[in-house]
Amino acid sequence: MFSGPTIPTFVPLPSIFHASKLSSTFTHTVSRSHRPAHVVPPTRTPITNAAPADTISETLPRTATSPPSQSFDYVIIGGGAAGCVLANRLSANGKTRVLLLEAGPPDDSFYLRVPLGFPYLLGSKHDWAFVTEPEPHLNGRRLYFPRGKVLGGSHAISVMLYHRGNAADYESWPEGWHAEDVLPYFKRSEGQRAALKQQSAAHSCNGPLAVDDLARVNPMSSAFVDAAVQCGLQRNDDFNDWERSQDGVGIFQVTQRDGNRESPATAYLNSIRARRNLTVQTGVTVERIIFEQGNGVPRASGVSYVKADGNRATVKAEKEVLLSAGVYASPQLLMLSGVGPAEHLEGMGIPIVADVPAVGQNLQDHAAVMLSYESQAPQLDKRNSSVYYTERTGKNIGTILNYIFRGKGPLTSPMCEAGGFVKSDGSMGTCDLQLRFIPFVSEPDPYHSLADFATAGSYLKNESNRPAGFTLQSVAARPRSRGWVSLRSTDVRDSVRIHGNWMADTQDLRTLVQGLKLCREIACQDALKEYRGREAYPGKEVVSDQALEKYVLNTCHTANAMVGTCRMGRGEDCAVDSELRVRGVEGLRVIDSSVMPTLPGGQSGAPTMMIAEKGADLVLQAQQGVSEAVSLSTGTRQV
Ligand SMILES: Cc1cc2nc3c(=O)[nH]c(=O)nc-3n(C[C@H](O)[C@H](O)[C@H](O)COP(=O)(O)OP(=O)(O)OC[C@H]3O[C@@H](n4cnc5c(N)ncnc54)[C@H](O)[C@@H]3O)c2cc1C
Repeated sequence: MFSGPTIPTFVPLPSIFHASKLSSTFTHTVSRSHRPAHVVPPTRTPITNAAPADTISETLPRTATSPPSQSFDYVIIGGGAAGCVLANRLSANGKTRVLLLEAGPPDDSFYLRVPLGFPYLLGSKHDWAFVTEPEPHLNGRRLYFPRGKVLGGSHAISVMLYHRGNAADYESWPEGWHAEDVLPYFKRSEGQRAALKQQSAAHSCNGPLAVDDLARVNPMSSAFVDAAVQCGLQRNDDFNDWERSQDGVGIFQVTQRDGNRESPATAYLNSIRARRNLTVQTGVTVERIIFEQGNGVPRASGVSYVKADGNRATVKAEKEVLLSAGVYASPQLLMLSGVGPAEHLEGMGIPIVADVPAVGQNLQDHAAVMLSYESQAPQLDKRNSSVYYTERTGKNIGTILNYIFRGKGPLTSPMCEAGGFVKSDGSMGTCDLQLRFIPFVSEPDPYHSLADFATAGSYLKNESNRPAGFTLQSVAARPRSRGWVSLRSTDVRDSVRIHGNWMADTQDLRTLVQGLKLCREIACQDALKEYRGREAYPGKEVVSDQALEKYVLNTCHTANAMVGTCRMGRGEDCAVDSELRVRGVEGLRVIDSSVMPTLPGGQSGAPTMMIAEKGADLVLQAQQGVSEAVSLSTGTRQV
C-alpha cells in the first residue's frame, strides 16, 4: 500500500509471470506457513507500516501485554474491503483519530495491480488459504477457500467483477437495509467510468471505487454471449440496474482504473495519505478485543495485537472498536474475546463476556461447477485463450508495454469476462443460477489445481500441456445451504474450523445440475462452433441426472462469496443489530461481509463496501450527530 502510482512498477520481464514468485505452501493455519521476505515500503507520518505478520515467530513469545500506549477514537480491525472504506469515511473531518490494523502486508506487489495476475495471488503470501473441515455432503472433501491477507483484503486478490445483486435481495434484510436504503450507498461508493453507464440513474461517477467496462473483450467471451442468446436467453448490458431484470447474459463490468485492478485500498486509501489523523498499520495481528465493565454492560475499550517481533501491545479506542476482519476472522475474534455461543466458549476455556449463539453461524457461499471444452486444435489454436496470453504473450514485450503504458490488452482481463443470471426453473422468482464464461480449459475444481499450482508451480506455467479451449461455470447464485465456523483453539493464528455444509439443501445441487445442462446447451450453439472441440469436463458420457449430481459433489468449488457469520437483524439468530452493534456489549460493531443475512445474487465485494459506507454513517450519526455524516449525493462531508 501507499506505493505511489497506479501504473505498476516495471518488473524485469522474465520474472513477471514466473510461478516461483509464489510462496511455497497452502495451509489452513494463519501465518505459520507463509514467511516470505518482505520489503517494508517507505512510510509517511502518521501512517506506519510495521513489518508483516508473516514474520511472527513460530514460537511466539508469550510476553506480557503492556498497558495501552496509544489511544484513538476508533480502532478498525482488518484493512479489507470494509476496513478501507471505514478508515476513509471516519477520518474525513481531519480530526477524528482513526487507527486501521491489518494483519497482511501493504499492497505493493505488481501481481496485485495487473488483472491477469489473479491466479498468481492464490496460495501466495497474500492469501490466508483456508481449508474447510471434511464436507459431509461432498464425500468428505476439504475445500480450499482463498481470502485476502493484504491491505485491500480479499478484494485485492479478487476477480474484480462488479455486482450488486438485485433489489429483491435486500427485501429480506432488516429495516433500514432494503433496496431503497442501500442503493444510495452503492452509488456513493461507485466511480463509474463507462460513458454509457455514467448517463444512467442506476450509476454514479462521483465515488472513489473505479468501475469500468473491460479494456478488452476476448472474442470467445463475445461468442459465449451470442451463443447464450441463440439458446434463448436475453442480452443484458447492465446487471446492476435495478429498474431492469437481472436475467440475461452479457459482458461483466469490473473494478478497474485504466486497466489496473482497483482494490478497496487503491480506491479508498491512496488519495488520503496526507491525513494526519489516520494511522494505518500493517503486519499486526489483532488477537483480542478488550472489554471493561461499564454500566452493567461490558464495553469494548480497545484491542490487543501481536506485532511482527512477537511482542504484544494494546491500544485504546475512546469511542468504538470496529471489527472488519472478514467472514472468518470477525467471528473468530469475537469468540476469542468471549462473545459467542456460551457452550462453545466454555468448552474452549474462554471466559464469557456475552452469550451470543449466532456468532459463527449462517455461513453462505456460492458453490460452483465447471463444464470445459478443448478447442478443435487444442495445442495449436491458442489465439484466444487467456492461458495463451499468460503463458506466452504475457511474457511478450509488446503486450506488457501495452498494459503498462496504455492500460490495454489481454493483461487487463479478469479471466472471467462474461456471464449472466438465469432461473434454473421458470417458476422461480429470482435467478438461482449465475453463469460465467472463462476463455480457457479449466480443471473441474480449479481451486484444487490452483492450490497445486501454488505449491508445485504446475498451472499456468505449464504451457506445453494446457490445451486451448473454454469453460462455462455454473454458480448457485442464491444458495440455500448454511454452514458455520467454530474455534480450533484459543490462538488467533489457528484459523477457525470451517464447516461449509455445502449441498445440505438439495436445491443447491439441483440448481448446479440444471446449470450444467444449460451450459452444455449454450456451448453447443453455432456461435461457439469455431472454438468448440471435445468436451473435456465432465465429458460427454456424463449425462444422466445421477451422473451429473455425482460430478457436482466431487468437483464443486467456491466462487468466493462467503458471507453471513455475524448475521445482522433481530432475534437470537443474529449477532449484530441493524445498526451493526454486537449484541450484549457496547462500543463494538461488526462492519463487513459477515453481517450479511443472505448472500445477494452476484459477487459480494460491492455489497460489502456498501455495508461499510452505510456503517460509517451509522457510527458517525451515533457518536457525533447527523451533521457529521457524509453526504450521500456528493460523498463530501457536511458541516
Ligand atoms: C479469490 C477471490 C475472488 C473474489 N472475486 C470477487 C469478485 O470478482 N467480485 C466481488 O465483488 N467480490 C469478489 N470476492 C469477494 C470479496 O473480495 C469479499 O466479499 C470482500 O473482500 C469481503 O470484504 P471484508 O471486508 O468482509 O473482508 P476482507 O476483504 O477479506 O478483509 C478482511 C481483512 O482483515 C484482515 N484480518 C483478518 N484477521 C485479522 C486479524 N486478526 N488482525 C488484523 N487483520 C486481520 C485480513 O487480512 C483482511 O485484509 C472475491 C474474493 C476472493 C478471495
